[in-house]
Amino acid sequence: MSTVIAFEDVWYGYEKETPVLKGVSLEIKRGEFVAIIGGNGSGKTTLAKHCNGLYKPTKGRVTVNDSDTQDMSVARLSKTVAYCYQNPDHQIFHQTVKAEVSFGPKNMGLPAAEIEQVVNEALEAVGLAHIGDAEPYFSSKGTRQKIAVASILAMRPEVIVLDEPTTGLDYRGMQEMMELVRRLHKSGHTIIVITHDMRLVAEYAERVIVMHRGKIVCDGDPPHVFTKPEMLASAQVEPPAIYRFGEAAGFLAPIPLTLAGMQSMLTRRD
Ligand SMILES: Nc1ncnc2c1ncn2[C@@H]1O[C@H](COP(=O)(O)OP(=O)(O)OP(=O)(O)O)[C@@H](O)[C@H]1O
Repeated sequence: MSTVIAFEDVWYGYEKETPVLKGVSLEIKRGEFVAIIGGNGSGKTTLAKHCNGLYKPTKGRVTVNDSDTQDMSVARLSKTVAYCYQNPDHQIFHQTVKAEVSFGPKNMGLPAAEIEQVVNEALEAVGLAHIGDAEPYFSSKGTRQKIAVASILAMRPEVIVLDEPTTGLDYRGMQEMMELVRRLHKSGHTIIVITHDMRLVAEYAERVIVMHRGKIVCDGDPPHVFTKPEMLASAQVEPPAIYRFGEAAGFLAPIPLTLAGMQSMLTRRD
């Protein structure tokens, strides 16, 4: 798999003397589904905002498709890497859903017929084709979150960064959002999700990056990451229930969150 985003010894601080990212090196491969986890204030959002140039490193460099983000505008980078804010209301400011979703492609200077096409496709993808003329502010949080996702989809980015996409959603809204993200991944997008929801990480992510105090302290697939209780505790991360259950039951090997994994757990005698 080729690399789409690379961090090379990236340092970043909001204030000069207090770095928030401390030498982060990382490669995101095309087509990956990556979750970034870690305690509050560990630097997840700061790292994610480097992916599309919202922040530029104080030291080190970030490249997107081999181009240094330092030399590129956010507008240009957004065509490749879209960032979906934790609070959809930070992103929504038009009177109708269609106007909202059209904003990005209009800014990109697409012709009217193409705008119509990409907007319809994006609304279709998130299941909101029927509410194009509705006012976003009167929609539920889950729907506003989907409108925000549609808005970035309409720009046809390669990589989608979702900052806490399920926060504030009820169980159904959460499932719908993650199924949508899964569909986007299956359709070829590279996905980076920042979340505190470990069940979602265990269920959906292929790769998990654990942040602690501005550094990456673990990077691997969910079974690799979630069977390191000491590392997780020091990073203030509680593993998903299925891994805690496995540990309590004395399993040495990781138990993936699959029906087969659960069956083997329940039937195992030794
Ligand atoms: N705009 C800002 N100005 C100054 N400091 C900031 C700013 N944004 C974040 N910080 C600080 O940078 C550190 C990392 O914040 P960041 O939001 O990246 O962490 P996080 O892991 O995403 O946290 P959370 O899970 O709580 O969202 C924190 O100490 C935070 O207080």
